[in-house]
Amino acid sequence: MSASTTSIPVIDFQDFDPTQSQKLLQASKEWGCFRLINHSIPPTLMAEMKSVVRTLLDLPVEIKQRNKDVIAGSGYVGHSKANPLYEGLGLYDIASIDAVIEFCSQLETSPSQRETIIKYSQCVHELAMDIGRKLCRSIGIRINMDLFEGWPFQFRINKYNFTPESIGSSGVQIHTDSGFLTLLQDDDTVNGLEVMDENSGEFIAVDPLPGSILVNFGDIAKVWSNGRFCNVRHRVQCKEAAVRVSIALFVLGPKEVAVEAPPELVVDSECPRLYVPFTFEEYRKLRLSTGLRAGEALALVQNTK
Ligand SMILES: O=C(O)CCC(=O)C(=O)O
Ligand SMILES: [Fe+2]
Repeated sequence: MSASTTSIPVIDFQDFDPTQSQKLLQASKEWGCFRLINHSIPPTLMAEMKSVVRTLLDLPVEIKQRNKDVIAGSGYVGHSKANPLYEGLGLYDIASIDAVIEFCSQLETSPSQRETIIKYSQCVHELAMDIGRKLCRSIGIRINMDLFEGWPFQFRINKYNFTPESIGSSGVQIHTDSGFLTLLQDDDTVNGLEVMDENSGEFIAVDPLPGSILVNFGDIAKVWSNGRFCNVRHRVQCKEAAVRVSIALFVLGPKEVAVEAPPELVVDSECPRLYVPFTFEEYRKLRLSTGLRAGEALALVQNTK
């Protein structure tokens, strides 16, 4: 199939029946990404949030710089040599209301902007938890708490200053996300995101679908699923001269305990444990220190026994 006719799977959360559950599993394995439609974030809230985010990204740089890092790269990221078109603001953990309020004070938001940010962060957090529950149910794992309970939920708002001169150049280089999964509210009209089809090795354009949420699996999902889920490689390319804005929530990994596939996903003879247990913090630092950003760092935590 040619790149132009291939598109990523679409999962409907309104009628999440066994057929959708199978589709979810298949998309997680084959693509490591899918679009969610009829999810629980109200369209009006998505639109309000997009408008708030645009205003924040347009603030003077002196104010944006008050958005400090909690972990490397979690706060303001300005234009750089490596990514001259990109700029972003962020927050390490939206699961903490205090951290969300601190983010709002750093950027001097109005009370109504703050209300939108708080509401959006609660809704997107709940949606992520629901995806975790549905994934567990679909793959046949029974746990007595939410899969992502207590994990940090990193939040990032991205702006790409695409101009006529930058068409054809890179907005964000090829990478995988380091955590378990990412929920992305991408731009409603400006395209640029591409994901790799692991079968053909080709990049596939992910065209905007207003109102939907894009879900990407990262390296931790591959480890937790004992190699079943695909950690999708993706990038952002400048394809048109317009500002592109996206809102990302990264569900990272457990805070203190090691990331390990549950016993149901490890079958000694057919599917032995592929990775040694490690904490997300260790893995994050490994990616940073090696500069291996497209999933290659997983080779360094493989179980060789
Ligand atoms: O802006 C986008 O569409 C994707 C950004 C991305 O891949 C990331 O922040 O990890
Ligand atoms: Fe990404």
